[in-house]
Amino acid sequence: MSTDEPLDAEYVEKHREDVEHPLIQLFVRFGEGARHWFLLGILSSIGARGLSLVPPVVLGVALDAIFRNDAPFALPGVPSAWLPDATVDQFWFAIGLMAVAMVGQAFLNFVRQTSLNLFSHRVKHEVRTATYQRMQRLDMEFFDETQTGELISILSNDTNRLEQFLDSMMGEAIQLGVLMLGTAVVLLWLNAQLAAVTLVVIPLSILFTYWYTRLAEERYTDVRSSIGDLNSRLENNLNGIQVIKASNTEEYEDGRVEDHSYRYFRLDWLALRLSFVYRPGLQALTSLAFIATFVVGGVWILEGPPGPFSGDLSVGQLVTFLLLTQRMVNPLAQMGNIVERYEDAKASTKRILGLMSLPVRVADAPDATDLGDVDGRVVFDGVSFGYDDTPVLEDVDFEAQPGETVGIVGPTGAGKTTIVKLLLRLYDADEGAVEIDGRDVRGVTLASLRRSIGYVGQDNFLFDGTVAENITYGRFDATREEVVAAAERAEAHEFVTNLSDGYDTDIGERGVKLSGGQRQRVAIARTILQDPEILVFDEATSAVDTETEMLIQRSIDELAADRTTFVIAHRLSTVRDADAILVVEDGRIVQQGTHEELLAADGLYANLWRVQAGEIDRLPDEFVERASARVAREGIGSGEPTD
Ligand SMILES: Nc1ncnc2c1ncn2[C@@H]1O[C@H](COP(=O)(O)OP(=O)(O)OP(=O)(O)O)[C@@H](O)[C@H]1O
Repeated sequence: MSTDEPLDAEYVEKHREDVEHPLIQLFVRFGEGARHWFLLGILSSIGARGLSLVPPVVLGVALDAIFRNDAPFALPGVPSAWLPDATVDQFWFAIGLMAVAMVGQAFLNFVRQTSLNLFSHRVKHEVRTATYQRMQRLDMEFFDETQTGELISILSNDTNRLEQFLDSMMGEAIQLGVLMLGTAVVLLWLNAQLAAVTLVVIPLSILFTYWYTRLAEERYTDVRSSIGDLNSRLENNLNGIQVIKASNTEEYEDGRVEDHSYRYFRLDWLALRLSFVYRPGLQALTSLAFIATFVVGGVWILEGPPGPFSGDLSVGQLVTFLLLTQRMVNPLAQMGNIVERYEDAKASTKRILGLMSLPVRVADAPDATDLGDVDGRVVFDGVSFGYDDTPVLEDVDFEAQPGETVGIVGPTGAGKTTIVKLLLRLYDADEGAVEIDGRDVRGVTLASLRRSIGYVGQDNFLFDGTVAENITYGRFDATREEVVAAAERAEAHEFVTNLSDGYDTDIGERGVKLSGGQRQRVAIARTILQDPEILVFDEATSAVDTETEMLIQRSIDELAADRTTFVIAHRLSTVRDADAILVVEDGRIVQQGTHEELLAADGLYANLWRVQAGEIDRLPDEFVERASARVAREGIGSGEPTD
């Protein structure tokens, strides 16, 4: 981590802000397979709005030509030879034209909605799956730093928001554009002077909207992040519900959730308040344009052209003006909605694309090759590592020969699990190299590396599903016989057959319907089925009773016989027979050797052994002092709840 910036929240935020033209990028990357739907949607939007202009124009012309007889029957863009001469025919022609335009508009609206919805749902699906696929491959460091709620919010809320914008608001935006343009053309064609009065509303609305957008963007960004925080809090609490109940901290958690919810409410309210001014403001502007047009047009017809105006204005023209102005009110008031949704969609897309463009540092090198058949020689060569700037491992050196069992012991927080995380390449060493069969783990493909290592931890995650599904996880082609054989070797078969549906029993979310020891045995069975060449047991038997531990130990010993095996244990008796034992303290290997050698050396191991064997009551002072210094440094057990 020393050479690269840490992948923390600040880095992610900065990265997100750097995303340029988010919506255009989104179209280019995800719209490809559905571009024809998009195009059809846009064309039918334009067509529908264009047709909506026909009835007011035809009505105005019909009023003057048919009912008042003070103008010829002429329609913009239609040759007069095509129009009927007789007044009655003109009347029916006008009605027919309006009817065709209205039906055509309804049909095109149907086409618009269907095609834009198809487009947006498809984009949503592609964005969501691509985001998940990318997220899954991001570095562990990213997951250490990012709250799950925040990630869920990106996968669900942000993609939904995007879809809403794409399927409705984008169509509305296009229609609004066509309406403005079409109305402007018709009004200018009818009477350019009066059109200047009516159309002044358009630049005013755009200015007003620009002002609103600038303010709203900032506020909506805050709203989004507060939703992420709230989701994270809820997610954390629901996961920790047992601890909350057991620690009697319901009220404390009520308060924390209330604080987050209140922050969201306040920020959302601030953003909403702005829209309360904006929307009525736009409505007032369009109403003003309507009244101004009516006043100027009315006076013009009654008393001749007022003030600077000149020329004629007919009743039919004024009716068309008023109808078209009135028709602009609602769509213009929608402009706020469109802008809001646009800002929302932009912020959401930035979050999505920001996440997708995060660098993956722990990934296959361009020239990475398959690890192939593994003998199991593991070497740590001068390895140093820290999750952030604090060093956790320093200059770790050891070698494990094929088939050997290596115990790793040492106080809590010493760095034992970190050693195996580097072996699995969940993180990369800052200095030195981790090698398997003489090959640096950074030079082989992650898939082949992780396939060759089986890891059983202290608290293994089981998926919602049946026992059998959990055992075959990662080896989906395994037969029932193989599953049963693996469970037998993991000492799990007996308890599984006693469950209500045997191997088909549903074990609940995270396997909550099983006991800790049962979950552990299912996890071991899963590893046995995968048959990896290198095994890691990280406190694998700490959750089971002594009897089960002996049984599991027997199967571990059998499995370990011909594979390189690492066993991390606090109970030293577990690793007593190991070929080598590494004693880790404060990120360094302070002793290594066999059980007998370490006893003879009379260091930390020998003293820990004597305490555990009951030969002495407590560790000698020098070890106790070191341990309390460590506890003080790390704040272990301080009991302070962290936010
Ligand atoms: N993801 C992480 N991000 C930051 N620090 C971490 C992370 N995981 C572990 N640490 C820190 O690294 C140090 C070593 O942790 P590690 O889990 O390797 O210890 P351990 O020896 O396995 O402890 P235990 O016996 O309690 O399992 C600890 O100080 C721990 O707080």
